[in-house]
Amino acid sequence: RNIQAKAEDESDKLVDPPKVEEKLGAVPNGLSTDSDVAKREAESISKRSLRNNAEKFEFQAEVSRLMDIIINSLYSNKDIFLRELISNASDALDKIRFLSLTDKEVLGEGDNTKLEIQIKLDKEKKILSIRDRGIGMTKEDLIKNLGTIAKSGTSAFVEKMQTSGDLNLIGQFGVGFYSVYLVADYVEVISKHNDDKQYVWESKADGAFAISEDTWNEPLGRGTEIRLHLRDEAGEYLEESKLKELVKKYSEFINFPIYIWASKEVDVDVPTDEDDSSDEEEKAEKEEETEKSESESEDEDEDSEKKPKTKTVKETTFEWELLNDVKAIWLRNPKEVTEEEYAKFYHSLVKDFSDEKPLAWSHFNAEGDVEFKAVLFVPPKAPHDLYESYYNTNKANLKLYVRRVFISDEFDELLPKYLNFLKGLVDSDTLPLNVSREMLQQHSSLKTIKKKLIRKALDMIRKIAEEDPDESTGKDKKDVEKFSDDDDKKGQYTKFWNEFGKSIKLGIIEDAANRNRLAKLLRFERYLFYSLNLSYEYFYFSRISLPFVSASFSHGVCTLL
Ligand SMILES: Nc1ncnc2c1ncn2[C@@H]1O[C@H](COP(=O)(O)OP(=O)(O)OP(=O)(O)O)[C@@H](O)[C@H]1O
Repeated sequence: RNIQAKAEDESDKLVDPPKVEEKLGAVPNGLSTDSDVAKREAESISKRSLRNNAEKFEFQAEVSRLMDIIINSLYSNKDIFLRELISNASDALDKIRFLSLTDKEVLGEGDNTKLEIQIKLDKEKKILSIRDRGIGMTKEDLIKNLGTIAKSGTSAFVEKMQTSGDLNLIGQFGVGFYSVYLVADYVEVISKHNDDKQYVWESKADGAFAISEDTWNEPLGRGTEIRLHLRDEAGEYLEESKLKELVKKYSEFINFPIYIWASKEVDVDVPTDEDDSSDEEEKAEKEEETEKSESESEDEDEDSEKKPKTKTVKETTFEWELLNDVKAIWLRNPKEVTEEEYAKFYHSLVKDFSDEKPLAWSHFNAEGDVEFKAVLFVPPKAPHDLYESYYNTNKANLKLYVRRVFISDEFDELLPKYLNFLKGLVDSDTLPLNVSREMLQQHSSLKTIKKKLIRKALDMIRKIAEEDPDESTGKDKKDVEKFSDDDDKKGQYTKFWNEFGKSIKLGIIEDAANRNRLAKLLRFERYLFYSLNLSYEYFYFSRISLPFVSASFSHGVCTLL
């Protein structure tokens, strides 16, 4: 209700401010030549007519700053916009599929039931469109989500951009949509939600956006189409081959089919036009044929007269071509998945497309009373806000699926807080599908899942140390030899410890059941910890009053942290 109220506040203030009208049609900053400017001004006149009756809004200040940075960015890897749009489309499809678990009607009929993503190009008009049949956005969603309510990540990302300039991180800050302005100077978002009419959101990233009820485009049925009017210098995104390459590279693990409207050259037989025989070559051919036919029998002559003459020509046809294999990686046998595939899967899961591989991963099937599949990853770096309000916010980093259907990425009951630096997913065969979050929280198998996940997670971390040659002591000479060639693993545990050591220490305080396992993961302060533990046991066995023991123990741990 808060968010809604805020949206209403914003929109009340911002509808039709006069200066916004002046800005419409303005040329985005950073475009170079005079002829460019003139051309764009001319274009904007036709686009302005589309906006005549539209409601105008100003972007929230932080969003505007973010867009300025993007549009003026010299960042060379502009490819990232496509994976952000595909990822948003996939999220929207997940949402409608989830709703359909309890209400089949939401999917509608015919093509609307197809949960897919489509990419289309219009080379002449220089438009690239990405369409999904996901949940769509109501008018209010469009206003809130695309401009007036800045997400918490917006200012963090703006700050980060000022120091690092690495736009690749945009998806991790929850502002991926705006990366469209790396390649487009005018963007339309056409959207249809089951609860509202079809609307068009449009903006030239000049501080304002406009929304109108869509009465001119083809009805979408349900879902969203993003139309990018590409900048002149972004012409490469009108090449099918480029888009296919990008989908393969970044969106391989999207769990919905991605199609491209692809052209294909086919050979077609068409009747030859008899009157077309004026040129010399064809005349010569004809003469040859006549000579031939004179020497052939009369029967053959009759046959050839009956057959219509045809020639083979190349024709361009279009069809939807599937670009990805939708078999989920976690359903495959872990032995058949390559290291590179795990690394790529990790990158698409966490929207981190840097070159750094995860420090470790664990892919397993739990069998027995509670069946589930899981893939866990230790990221190469701690996120910027890992310990921000550690006790007050519920952060979930595991995605929960039930029988291949995405349920939630906000379900924080799967791992304890101190392990919330891990990324990954759990796909349960035991949890029921048609249930609310509250019922899931109380489900009896959840405890078992959590217990197994913790064990597997701690094993995975222990293995980082075991495989790290730097961790071997004099006693493990054989191991040192075994790993001495393995440069990849060298120093990995120190790296882990530097990034996530604090989480292990918090685990020592919070997770009594696994304290011994966690103690083996401690570094540097290990001996201090042992002495604390010893003193704890000493106090305990000498039956000194318990409150005193726990107070002195917590004091000791606090000092240690
Ligand atoms: N194709 C779409 N269908 C429905 N809603 C969408 C679509 N694209 C964007 N949105 C809405 O706009 C919001 C903003 O998108 P943006 O990419 O900036 O961030 P995000 O997707 O929330 O972040 P993250 O990538 O971390 O999930 C989304 O949260 C979603 O509500």
